[in-house]
Amino acid sequence: MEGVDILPHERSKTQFDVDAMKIVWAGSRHAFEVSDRMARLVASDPAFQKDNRSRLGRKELFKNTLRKATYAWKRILELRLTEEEAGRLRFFVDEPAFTDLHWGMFVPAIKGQGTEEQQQKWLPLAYKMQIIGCYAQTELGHGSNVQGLETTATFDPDKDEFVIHSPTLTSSKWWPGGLGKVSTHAVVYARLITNGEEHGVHGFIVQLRSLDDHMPLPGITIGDIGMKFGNGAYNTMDNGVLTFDHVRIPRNQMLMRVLQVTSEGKCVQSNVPRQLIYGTMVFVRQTIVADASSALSRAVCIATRYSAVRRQFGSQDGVETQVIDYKTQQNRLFPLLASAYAFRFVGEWLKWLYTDVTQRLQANDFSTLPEAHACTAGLKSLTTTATADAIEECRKLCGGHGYLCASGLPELFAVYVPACTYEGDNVVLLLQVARFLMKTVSQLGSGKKPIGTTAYLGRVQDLMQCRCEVQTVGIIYSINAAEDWLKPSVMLEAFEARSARMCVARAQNLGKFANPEDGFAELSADLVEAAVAHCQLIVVSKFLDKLQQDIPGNGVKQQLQNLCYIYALNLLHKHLGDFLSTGCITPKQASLANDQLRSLYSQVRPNAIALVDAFNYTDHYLGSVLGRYDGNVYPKLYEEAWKDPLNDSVLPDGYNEYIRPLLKQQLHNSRL
Ligand SMILES: CC/C=C\C/C=C\C/C=C\C/C=C\C/C=C\CCCC(=O)SCCNC(=O)CCNC(=O)[C@H](O)C(C)(C)COP(=O)(O)OP(=O)(O)OC[C@H]1O[C@@H](n2cnc3c(N)ncnc32)[C@H](O)[C@@H]1OP(=O)(O)O
Ligand SMILES: Cc1cc2nc3c(=O)[nH]c(=O)nc-3n(C[C@H](O)[C@H](O)[C@H](O)COP(=O)(O)OP(=O)(O)OC[C@H]3O[C@@H](n4cnc5c(N)ncnc54)[C@H](O)[C@@H]3O)c2cc1C
Repeated sequence: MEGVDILPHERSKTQFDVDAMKIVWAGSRHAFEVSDRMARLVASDPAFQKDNRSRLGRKELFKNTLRKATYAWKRILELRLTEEEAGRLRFFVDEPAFTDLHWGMFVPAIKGQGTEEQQQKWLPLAYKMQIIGCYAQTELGHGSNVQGLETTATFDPDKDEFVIHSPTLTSSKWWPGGLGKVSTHAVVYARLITNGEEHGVHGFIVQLRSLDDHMPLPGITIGDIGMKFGNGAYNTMDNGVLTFDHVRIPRNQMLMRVLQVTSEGKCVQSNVPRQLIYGTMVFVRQTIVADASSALSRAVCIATRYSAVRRQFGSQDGVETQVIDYKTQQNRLFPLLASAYAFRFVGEWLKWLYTDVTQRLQANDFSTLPEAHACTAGLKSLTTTATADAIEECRKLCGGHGYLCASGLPELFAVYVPACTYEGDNVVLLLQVARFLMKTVSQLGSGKKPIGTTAYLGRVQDLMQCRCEVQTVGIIYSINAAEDWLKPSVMLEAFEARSARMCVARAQNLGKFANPEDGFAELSADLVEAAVAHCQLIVVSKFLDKLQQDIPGNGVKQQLQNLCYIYALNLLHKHLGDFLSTGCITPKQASLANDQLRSLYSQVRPNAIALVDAFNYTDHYLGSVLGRYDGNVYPKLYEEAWKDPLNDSVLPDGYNEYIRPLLKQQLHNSRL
């Protein structure tokens, strides 16, 4: 069978309604229609062509991004796109740009931390892009430790101004995207000092460049921090360095929703908790979780289509085997496909949680903020780590051709992998989750009932008294055959018991230390494992919740069920040590889980291509010869190779200089 015949043949085997699944994936019919329209708009416009990025030098690459980002803005205005449509359009343009930080962090920071008056002044300018902003928090010396930032904002009551200053080299702002060459303004995070007293880190709106000639304003030094990992990749972004030499800004440019500074320099705390200063990070972490499923599904789409097209080794009748039919390939690929769906649904739920906490904050209810922080931090960490690893696994699943830029995977990896670091290093974020869990466990004894994602800890209070013998867990009686693993309550109980037992065991170990902070530091590696177990439980439980909903479309729910159990059983297999050592399951039940997993792979196999088609990605967005919708891989790969600049001429530059003298010299030597 020719390459172009394989994928249609695969599609003919589908056992579910792909169009209905497209709507489930998008979240709603409306979201699907918007996304579909924007994807086609971008794919059909030559201005958004992106297949030459890996061949461009830094300056060309950056200018190209400026062109695309400003053209995208022009189209957004011309077509009068809604905020949702504009967001999707930028998503499909698929090129990191200063606009991400302007819309994704600068605007949300003003919205979340600015007073009504400040929002009225700054937001209209930002919405029209009459000013362009970035988020300048991280410094050369400190990123994770926000309280350790060194930039100062000292109030001068005589002039009613703050003086923003970089006292040391390590206080230079370092990393903010859009800062290096584009932004006219920034929300700068600095230590507030009034009347000689420190009041912690706060955000300040600072103008950086002239709106007339774009030159840095007096006292401000700015530049780009240099090339980053990968050729094209994130080098479209001008991550920048910024120092201040006693730069003055009016008092009303401190974002004052949390704390007000009066003209006398008095600090007045509002009823809003201090942590709201970190609110922009909570918002962005939530969007990063939703984005993880996009990046992961893209890599999985490429690897799945290519695995169906690629044949390796013969079978009895002489037709070589599609590599997707190897159980080892399925065991590596299908859990990633399942994770893409799992992250999609947990991302949807997290968006709901974020919206809920935002509404509560507006009504002065701050009770769910710690949980929102723990969930966004933990899920950001879990999903980005898994996605970065998965993109690399997809490259390997595509064999040698995966290493070619034409596969789209090297660039995707290079663009994606910093997500494990930005918006909070993934280990640092898991430690935040661990703190939250340890606090929750320590309060169990006092009768405080945990709610939301930690409610399960309340249900296993027995564990606090160490009454955690294997027999107390119902799973032990419920699983006697492989199919028993397909019961939602059993799966949930297994993940809850594992996480609860890990949390309680860590809490008990912490209790052995005289100083809890010393204990936390000493046990931090174990604590991170408990945090991972808790986050995995959230993902599994939200996927199971999704299955409880009414899901229209022939066979759609069945496919989602298969994927949900593949996600959960694969985790169980990978973390078997946790499940066995906490006594949640027996070795025999673990073996049954594996049998069930293999059976699910067989059920997914005929639907694999349709399950990635349901992502509805255009070839433009995928940017991969291996992942083409038509499966016409080999002719296109061959064609692509000839586009490389090295093939512009038969003899390479340097032939006369290096190759010819070398060969002549060898000829001369052999004659000797
Ligand atoms: C139309 C729309 C168009 C488009 C775009 C849309 C979206 C795109 C979005 C964005 C663009 C996307 C990608 C761009 C790419 C990159 C962007 C990257 C940007 C950045 O990286 S910005 C810098 C991010 N920096 C960090 O994340 C730093 C990490 N560190 C921290 O967060 C914290 O300091 C800490 C969590 C490690 C805390 O450290 P600490 O122990 O010192 O804590 P504190 O003493 O300060 O506070 C302790 C107390 O507070 C609680 N806490 C901490 N953080 C939070 C929070 N965020 N919210 C609520 N509560 C918080 C903590 O739990 C403690 O509580 P306790 O009760 O006292 O225990
Ligand atoms: C592509 C990119 C874009 C970015 N964009 C922006 C931006 O727009 N604006 C902005 O302000 N910042 C931005 N950043 C900065 C980013 O937010 C920080 O780099 C990030 O928060 C990590 O902080 P760090 O660099 O200080 O890492 P570090 O904290 O120095 O981490 C180094 C190592 O130390 C470990 N570590 C640190 N603290 C602890 C601890 N307490 N316990 C155990 N281990 C620990 C970490 O796990 C890591 O392994 C960007 C970064 C990147 C890579």
